[in-house]
Formats: sequence, structure tokens, C-alpha cells
Amino acid sequence: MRASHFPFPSHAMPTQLAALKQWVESVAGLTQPQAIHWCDGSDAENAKLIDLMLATGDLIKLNEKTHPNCYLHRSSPSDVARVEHLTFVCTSKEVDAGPNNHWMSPADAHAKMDALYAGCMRGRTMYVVPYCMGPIDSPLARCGVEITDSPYVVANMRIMTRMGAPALARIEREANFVRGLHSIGDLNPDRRFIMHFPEELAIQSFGSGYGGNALLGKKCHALRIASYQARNEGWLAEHMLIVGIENPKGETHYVAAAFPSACGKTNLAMLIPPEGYRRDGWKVWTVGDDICWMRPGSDGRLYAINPEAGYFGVAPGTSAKTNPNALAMLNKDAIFTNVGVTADNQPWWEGLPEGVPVKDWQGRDYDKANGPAAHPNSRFTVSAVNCPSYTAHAEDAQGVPLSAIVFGGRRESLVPLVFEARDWTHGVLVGAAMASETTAAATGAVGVVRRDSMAMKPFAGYNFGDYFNHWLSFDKPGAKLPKVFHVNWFRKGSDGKFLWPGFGDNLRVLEWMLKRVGGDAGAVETPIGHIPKADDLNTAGLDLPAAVLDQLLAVDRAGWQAEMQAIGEYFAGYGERTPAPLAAEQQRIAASLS
Ligand SMILES: Nc1nc2c(ncn2[C@@H]2O[C@H](COP(=O)(O)OP(=O)(O)OP(=O)(O)O)[C@@H](O)[C@H]2O)c(=O)[nH]1
Ligand SMILES: O=C([O-])CC(=O)C(=O)O
Ligand SMILES: [Mn+2]
Repeated sequence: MRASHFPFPSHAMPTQLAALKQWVESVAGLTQPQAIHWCDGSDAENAKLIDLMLATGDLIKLNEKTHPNCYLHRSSPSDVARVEHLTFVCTSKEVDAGPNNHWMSPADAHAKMDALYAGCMRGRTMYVVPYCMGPIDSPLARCGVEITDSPYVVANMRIMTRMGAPALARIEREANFVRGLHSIGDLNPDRRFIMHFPEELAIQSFGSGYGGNALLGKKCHALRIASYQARNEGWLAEHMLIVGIENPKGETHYVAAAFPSACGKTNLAMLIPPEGYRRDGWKVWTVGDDICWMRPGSDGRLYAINPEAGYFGVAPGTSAKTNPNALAMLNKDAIFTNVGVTADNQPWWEGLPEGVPVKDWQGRDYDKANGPAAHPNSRFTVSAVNCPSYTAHAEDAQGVPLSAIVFGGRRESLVPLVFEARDWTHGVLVGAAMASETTAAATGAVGVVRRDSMAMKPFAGYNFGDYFNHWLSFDKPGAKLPKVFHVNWFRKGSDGKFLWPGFGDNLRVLEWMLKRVGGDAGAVETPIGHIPKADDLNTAGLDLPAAVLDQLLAVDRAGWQAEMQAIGEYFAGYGERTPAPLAAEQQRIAASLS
């Protein structure tokens, strides 16, 4: 990075770490901020930032009686989701980024970004945000520093990560951190790029203030950079929720599940058991709702942490009926982005049974003709401890042991409600072959089926061929790997309605999985995996016609032949980097279907 005139003396910096001082100094030289603020994460600092944003209109205070300490942020209308076409992985060799990523050479990317950053913070304050992804004392955690000119980003990073003084202390001890540079620039979509330099452990983001584009601890660090780091260090960084299921005997089993963006991770992580289950004593505990870092423990099991400290969740569709835990945690201390508001200044989104929006997400008077009041990708940011189902095990330094890994997508046809992989290699195939209909979480067409291996298509920081190989490598002597399953809550009938009730009732499917892990539930063997028979699932109290359940559990052979063929073609796209065991597994299943 080019360092020109440097306005701030480095002896004034609150750190002794030379590498950090030099980097901050060179960024300030390039971006020319008016002031530099090192974030300590304190309440006083946060209060000052909130006041500042209320004064500039970056935040709007919501109803203090119904939503104490809650704020609304309206983003630029052209800046409402992740931008996958402007997101690049800049490895020295293009093949290392793989066909799954957009690639730019590090030299070209640096030249482009340096030109955009030159003087971009003139008149602005540059915030230096040290953060830790994961419990601060966890050996699985990793640290980063985000430099940003957006106070909104600082306030969100404070909720989403362990940010401030303790993180800085760890960074100084380890002298190893991910360097994230972010500027909202002028929010011009033509001058917007999200660049990743995995070999340098660096991220550079310009021109967006939104979610995964700007809160660099989240998708950029905890998935793209971390997945690369994880491969080198023998662990996995995944787009997965982590949930604890406590049965009536008081035993808790942890499950990690990968679903693409806006496909139900937050909802499953905060599931409320159906009435009968609650009576019997079932409980559900939330460890994480979006990202999971895991590695084998000394006993051979996989242990997982949630690297995040908060939730950046989809607002529309969140209601007392679908996700009461999420709704309950949004009553205080939350930041809402791009939702509508009611006449008495309460946040509002589609799916809430009560309340009437008077302003839409752009601040216009609400008019149905303009579309929904809340943007379909409108979000809330809230601390994890606010969630009624939060478990203190989310702070366990060693992580929680996993009993099952679940893959899933949004598929209105073909894919059964649930099936179980025969073994780890088959499980990796099931994850790698995942496909889902696209959603509003990224810009672009919605509802198009695309392959989204392990829900990581937008997030793997390296070639998927190498990534599949890395997944396969966990199957080694002494490993006690979790069982792997695939679910689909989104099958539709000919009337276009969902066939499965979903939400809390998904516990019925999780119960079957955990019984399979314990060896006491039935299933039939099919070419695509083990599927429960209708009476292997507990459907007591459900209004689900037997014919619908049969439809949900059926294997359409002709449809699956076509699917396996498409999967084979998809793997072929990774050429010689496609692991041979995966290609063999695909061929074996294709053959057994014909
Ligand atoms: N039909 C049906 N819809 C669901 C179910 N679970 C979640 N949804 C809907 O799917 C949408 C997204 O759900 P989330 O739980 O926020 O998705 P997510 O995977 O956490 O999304 P990201 O934060 O983008 O990664 C919401 O509109 C939910 O209401 C389910 O079991 N059945
Ligand atoms: O990253 C974001 O903007 C939100 C998110 O969780 C996703 O899209 O998966
Ligand atoms: Mn996500």
C-alpha cells in the first residue's frame, strides 16, 4: 500500500505492536482521514457513536417504550445486500481461487483499491476496530482489525464480534491478525469492490456499507479468509448454525447445519419445540446462527465454536408464530436496517401479524404500489445473549462436540424432507452437491436453482476442488465424525404451498437424526441415502395427510438420475482438482439409480 503524507504520529497509538502501528499509519497516509479513533468497545464509546449517528441521520431512534435502545438505519437503496459479482478472491494463481470465485490478480486488485482509497476518508474519522472471532480465550478463535470510516459498521461490529480492548490485548500477544480495510466511499455501485487476499490475510472493501460487504468480521474474515486459514491449519470454517438439542433425559446433542443465505439457519438455531415436545421436556439451545468453526478434538470428535457474538438476521418472516425467540430478543438493544416503521415508531416488516407500516424502508410514506414496507433482505443486529435460547456453552473455549452435520437448501421439488448419508465420503458428496433456489440475501435474480456446495458458494476463499478434498481429509484413523444428513423444508405442492409445516416442527426431523446417531431409529436404504419410513418420524399432533408425508419421503428415480448427471457435470467443472473419491461416489450413486 502506498503511504503518502501521514497526518497522525504513531507514538500516539494505543499499541506497541509495530506491525499494527505501521499498517494503521500507512492506511491513514493513503486515505487521509481527519481523525483516527481506536475503538475500545466501551459503553461510553458506543453511546457517543450512537449520538453522532442520531445527529447525522445515520440512525433513527425507535419507540423507547416498546423498543428501548433500538435504532433504525436506512442504507442507500442501491446498497441492500451482498454483491457477489463484485466480490473477488485474489490469490497469486487463478486456479487457487477456483471456478467458484471471481478472481483478480493481487497486483491488479491492489492497484484498483489503492486508487479508490486515495484520500477517501478526507473530512471523516477513521475507526480502528480490533476484534476477536470466537470466545476471547479460545484456541479456536482468531483475531482481526477492521479499519472503517463508517460509525454504523463500528456499532454493528461491536454487537457481532468481541470488539475492543480484550481483542487488542490478544492481538498484541499473538502478533497475528487479519487486516480488513473498509470505506463506504461514495456508495456508488460502480465503484464497489470486496477484495480478499487470503495469502496476505487481508480484506479490502470499498463502496458499500451493508452487511457481509462491510462488517468484515463476518463473511469476509470468518468465512473467506478463515476457510483458507483453516485448510492450512487443519480445521473448517463453515456457513453453519450450531444448535443444542436437549432430550427429556437431559442429554444435549449439538448439531451444525449449513443452509444458504435466507434458507432457515437463524430459525433452526432458535427453534421452539412443538407443544407435545415441550411437555415432554425437550429444549433447544442456540450456540450460533450463521458461522461455525470446527476442528477435531483429542477424542476424535469434531468440536465447534460460533466465532460471532451476535446475530445479523433476516427480519421479514420473523414473527411470534415462526420464531418467537428471535422476536423476543428484538425488544431492546437492537439495530434494524431497512425495515419499515409504524405510526408510533415501532419497527415493522412483512410477516408481523400486527401493526401497520406508515413509512417504508426508504423512508417514503408506505404505499403498497412501491412494494414491501421492509426490504426483503432487511436485517436486525442484536447481541447473542439477548436470545432467550442462548446457551453459555457458546463461550466454551474448546467448543461443543458435534453429533450431526446437516446440509439443506430451498428445493420446491425432487429433494426429500430428510435423508442420511451412508458414511463421511457420501456425506461430503451430499454437501458438495447441494443446490438451492437463490434468495434476496444477494443482489441478482431470486428463485433460480444453483449449486451451492456446503452453502459456501459465495464464501469459500479457495478452489472448491481443494475444499472438497479438505473435507474428505477429516476421515482418518481415530476420527469419530458426526453423521451427515440432508434436509429440505421447502418442498411445495401443486398449489404452490409448502408441504412441510417447518419451523418448530423441524424438531421432529432432528429427533429422528439424533435417534439414528444413537442407533435407535428405523430407515429405508435408497440409492441417495437412508430415508425414514413414515412411522419412523413422530408426527403426533401434526395435521399432515399420509399422502403428503409419503410425497415428502419419496425418491423420484428419474428426477434423481438427472440430478446426479448434473452433479457429475458440476464436479467436472473443477477438473483435476475434483477429488477422485468424490467423483467415484457420484458414479456409484448414478449407477445404482439406473
Ligand atoms: N417454509 C419455511 N420457511 C422457513 C423455515 N425456516 C425459515 N424459513 C424462512 O426462511 C427465511 C430466512 O430464514 P432465516 O432463518 O433468517 O435464514 P438464514 O439461513 O439464517 O439467513 P442468512 O442470515 O441470510 O444466512 C425467513 O423468511 C423464514 O421465515 C421453514 O422451516 N419453513
Ligand atoms: O452476509 C450478509 O450480508 C448476511 C448473511 O448472513 C448472508 O447473506 O448469509
Ligand atoms: Mn448467512
